Amino acid sequence: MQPILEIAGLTKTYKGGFTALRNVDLSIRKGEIFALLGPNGAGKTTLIGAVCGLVRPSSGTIHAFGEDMGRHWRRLRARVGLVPQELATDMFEPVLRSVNHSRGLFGLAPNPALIEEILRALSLWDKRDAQIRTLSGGMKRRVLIAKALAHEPELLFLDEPTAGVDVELRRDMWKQIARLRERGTTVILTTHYIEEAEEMADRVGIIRKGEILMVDDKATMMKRLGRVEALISLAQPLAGLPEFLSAYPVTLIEEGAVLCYRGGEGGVAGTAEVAELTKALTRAGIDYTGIDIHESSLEDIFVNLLEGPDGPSAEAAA
Ligand SMILES: Nc1ncnc2c1ncn2[C@@H]1O[C@H](COP(=O)(O)OP(=O)(O)OP(=O)(O)O)[C@@H](O)[C@H]1O
Repeated sequence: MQPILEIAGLTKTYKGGFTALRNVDLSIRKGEIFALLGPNGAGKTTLIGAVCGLVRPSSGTIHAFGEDMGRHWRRLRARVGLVPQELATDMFEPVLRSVNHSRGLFGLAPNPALIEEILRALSLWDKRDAQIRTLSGGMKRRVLIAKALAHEPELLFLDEPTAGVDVELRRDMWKQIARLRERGTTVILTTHYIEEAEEMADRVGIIRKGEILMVDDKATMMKRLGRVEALISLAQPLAGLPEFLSAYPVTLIEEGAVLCYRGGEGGVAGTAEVAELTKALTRAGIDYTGIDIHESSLEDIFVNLLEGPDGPSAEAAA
């Protein structure tokens, strides 16, 4: 099947000489949720900007819906939606007017029923007459989504949709995004959160310093990159690792006072293994006083991937 978006050889060098994207090739399938993962400054926003016309590429081509965006710009851009990180304008506008305006920008006839449906789905209908600046941060994000959906895009970009929002709203947003996919919208989201990619994405691309390091389906990527670290504080220090623990990826640290687990094929499997490990400890009569568990952040993963003593280098992984 023809990809809905095909980026080839895309490079962006900003005025002043900084190269934010280097020869990026990326192919997005119709109907998928694609997560672009990368640390701060990796080039995610620049990439989105290039597709949405906010950034002029230095070289390369972008085809959307099978046509060259450079040639059929206006027509193709109307089929693409963008949820930016922050709202730059419209702060004094009431929600409803602002969202209607977003639809009008693409030359579409007003569709009050559709706009009402979008606002209701995002729990914004009750706030439709409120000025945007009076809304909470989470509500403002919902307005950004409503504005991007107002012209019924087939391809939707979400730039860090859940950065800085609380867990509840994050889960809510994930549901909204899943609903969009059910309707056939293709979604490309950027994120720092591996958990977000894990929850949402069909495929994941990793970008670092303007280069795509790898693109893979989620399951494969999580298997390759996901790690859980658990620090289990022992009631009594151990002189050495007991035999029954040799099956687990654990080491003793802090003079035997802490059992450190690092492993898991993907975050979920790792968490389950830690649970199993604690049961094994209990069965062996080894008491512990606390567990500090966390899934590796993308940042950790990059450090491991690129600089870790035994991790593959970025080049080897690409
Ligand atoms: N207009 C600009 N002029 C010069 N450099 C820029 C410009 N916009 C972005 N950059 C630089 O390009 C690099 C990539 O920025 P970009 O915003 O695309 O990264 P990002 O992956 O979206 O990061 P974040 O997660 O922090 O939003 C950064 O080093 C940034 O400083």
